[in-house]
Amino acid sequence: MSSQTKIPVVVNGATGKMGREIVKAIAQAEDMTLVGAIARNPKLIGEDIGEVIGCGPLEIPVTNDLEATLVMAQSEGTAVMVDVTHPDRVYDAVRAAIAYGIRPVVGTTGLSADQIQELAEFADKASTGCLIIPNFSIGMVLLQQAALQASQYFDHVEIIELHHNQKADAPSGTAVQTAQMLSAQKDRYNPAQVEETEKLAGSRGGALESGIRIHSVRLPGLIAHQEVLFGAAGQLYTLRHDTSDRVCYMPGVLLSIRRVLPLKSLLYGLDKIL
Ligand SMILES: NC(=O)C1=CN([C@@H]2O[C@H](COP(=O)(O)OP(=O)(O)OC[C@H]3O[C@@H](n4cnc5c(N)ncnc54)[C@H](OP(=O)(O)O)[C@@H]3O)[C@@H](O)[C@H]2O)C=CC1
Ligand SMILES: O=C(O)C1=N[C@H](C(=O)O)C[C@H](O)C1
Repeated sequence: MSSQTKIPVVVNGATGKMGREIVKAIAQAEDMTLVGAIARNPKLIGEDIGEVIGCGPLEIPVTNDLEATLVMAQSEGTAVMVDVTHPDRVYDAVRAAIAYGIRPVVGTTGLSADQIQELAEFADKASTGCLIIPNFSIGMVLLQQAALQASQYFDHVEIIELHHNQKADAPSGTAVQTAQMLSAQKDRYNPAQVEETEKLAGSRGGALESGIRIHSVRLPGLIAHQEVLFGAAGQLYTLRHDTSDRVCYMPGVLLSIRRVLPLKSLLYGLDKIL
């Protein structure tokens, strides 16, 4: 495929745990070309990528100049920006990308409901596609579908999410999305059985208006894991997803880059583009 027909992609957060994996995946994708890599601290990356794609030593320069990178990407045709940065950074970066006509694929979690709504309105106004994907793995989409099915039969459910201790936001974006999906099925879960007292603040987790509770665990040794536990008299139905390598997210990332191009508005969740 000639470089002119390849999708130009910018990775914001290119030096991070997800960013490095995404840069590698783009380097291996025949229909994509990396045109920009951004992080807070500029440096060279790519030493491991040359070997993977069999082109010898490679050095990709990472800049901290978002604006200049977006301007450059704009000149390359219809471009995509994958954002895997930080909850404090993502909103402004995504707005800037849309303003330059660059299609954002947002993996960064921690955006508030209001921020997502504002970005959706901005993308609509600009007729520019934008994907917000709290979890790029197919396993999580399947878990969520099974959870939706179970919610027809169970009124009691709690979510436990477990992550590495470098994670900035809690609860995880995936847990919030899962709880919101379940809440859309039923107004009220977990009707009170007794009057509860929390002797240690937070020990019952955080509750959505629907009554679904989310518990967050942070430990070294973990990557990303989620359990959805449904309870009823005499039985427990547990759904669990475990990530053992961030490579599991890459098919979803590449699919999102391809699917965001023709969109004219914002979509939320990998299930919307499968
Ligand atoms: N949707 C999904 O499937 C997944 C989503 N995630 C999400 O992706 C995000 C990144 O995760 P992860 O890779 O583990 O994080 P890391 O901390 O490993 O990487 C973050 C990257 O963003 C950059 N960055 C951080 N803060 C800023 C800032 N204020 N301005 C500009 N760049 C910044 C960092 O650059 P520097 O090092 O120079 O500061 C680094 O390149 C998180 O929100 C996480 O929840 C993670 C896994 C899967
Ligand atoms: O920070 C992470 O690692 C992850 N973040 C996403 C989230 O908050 O849901 C996706 C996955 O759980 C990994």
